[in-house]
Parts: sequence; C-alpha cells; structure tokens
Amino acid sequence: MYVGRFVVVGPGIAAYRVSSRSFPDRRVVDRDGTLTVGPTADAPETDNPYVSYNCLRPAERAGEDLVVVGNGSHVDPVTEKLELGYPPRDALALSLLALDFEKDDYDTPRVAGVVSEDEAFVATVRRDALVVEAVEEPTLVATYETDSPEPFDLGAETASEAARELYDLDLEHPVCAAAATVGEAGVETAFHNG
Ligand SMILES: NC(=O)c1ncn([C@@H]2O[C@H](COP(=O)(O)O)[C@@H](O)[C@H]2O)c1NC=O
Repeated sequence: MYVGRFVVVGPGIAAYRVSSRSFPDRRVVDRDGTLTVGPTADAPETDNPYVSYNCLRPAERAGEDLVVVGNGSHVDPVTEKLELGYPPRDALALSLLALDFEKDDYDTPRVAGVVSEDEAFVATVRRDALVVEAVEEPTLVATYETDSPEPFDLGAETASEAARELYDLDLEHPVCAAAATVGEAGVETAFHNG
C-alpha cells in the first residue's frame, strides 16, 4: 500500500517518514538540531515547492521541551507559535488552516504532530477537514489512504529505533525517516536515509 508521507506521535515520541513515488532522491540532514528533508546531490532539479522543508524541530514553550514533526513548511510556523506560548492545539490549528492542503495535483494533505514528555497532538488539514486531536497512545496519520488519525503499534523507545521502525514498515516507496524523543534529558533526534 502507498500512503505517502506520514507522522506517528505519542507522549514523549515523534516520528516521520517520507515515502515518495515522484521524488525518491531525497534525504534527511541535521542542521543544528533541525531535521530537514532535501534533495540528494544527484537528484534531478525540480520546481515543486513541497519537497524540501524542515520535517522535525525542537521547541521550548514556558520552559517545557517540545518537538514538532510534519510533511512541509507548516513545521516552521507551528514551532514559532509554540515558542510564543501558544498551546499545541492552537499552534497546529492556526498554522494548518493558514497554509491549508497543498495546491498540487493531489490536494496533498498536510500532516503534523506536537509532542512533549507527557502529551501528544496529531493533526491534518485536507480539502474536506481540519483535524487536531490530543492522543494518549502512538497515533499515525498519512497523506493518502490513512488520512485520518488511527492508533499505531509503535515498538520503538528511542529516536533511532523509531526512525528505523518507520523506514522499515511494509509501506511502498520508503525514502527516509526522522524521529525524536522528549524526556527528562531533553530532546534526542535521529534519522535514517535509505
Ligand atoms: N512532503 C513531501 O516530502 C512531499 N513529497 C511529495 N509531495 C507532494 O506530493 C505529490 C505527490 O508525490 P508522490 O507521488 O511522491 O506521492 C508531489 O507532487 C508533491 O506535490 C510532498 N508534499 C507533502 O507530503
């Protein structure tokens, strides 16, 4: 099955996978703690505005560590709003509604999550809906097919395990994955490139 890009979030853990039929030549890089999806050195040039972006950013809100994940440029305003003190629900709803679904051939939804040590929020904006939910167990939402949040049996406990677990899932066209944990020691990030 092909579900495109997807996030999995639960309290203390956030993960994201790029699956792509059209743009397989991409990888995650770490730029000062922000994980960014972009083209590999030998990727064909493209003017598609939706394929390079920050997919995972740590944030701090009122002294609390948070992590934001998502499949596009909305990760930046969500992070900025959290840092200004907006609650996760509001930061997600405002940013997703402002940018809305992607204006490509598929009306590709935006998916996102915000995680602290004890809480998690999952969100998506599609042509027909805006969904923002607090979740207590690992939950997945994808761009295609599984485009409403549903429980996901995540075995990983560390960021590197989570990135690898998502990359290895039996879902078509894996490209790369990123993940983070939020705990007493702060935020730890990891990624896996295929
Ligand atoms: N975030 C991404 O990594 C990403 N990769 C591809 N897209 C969009 O989704 C469309 C379909 O891509 P694909 O055939 O690889 O599933 C692309 O034309 C592009 O507009 C993306 N946008 C959202 O998921």
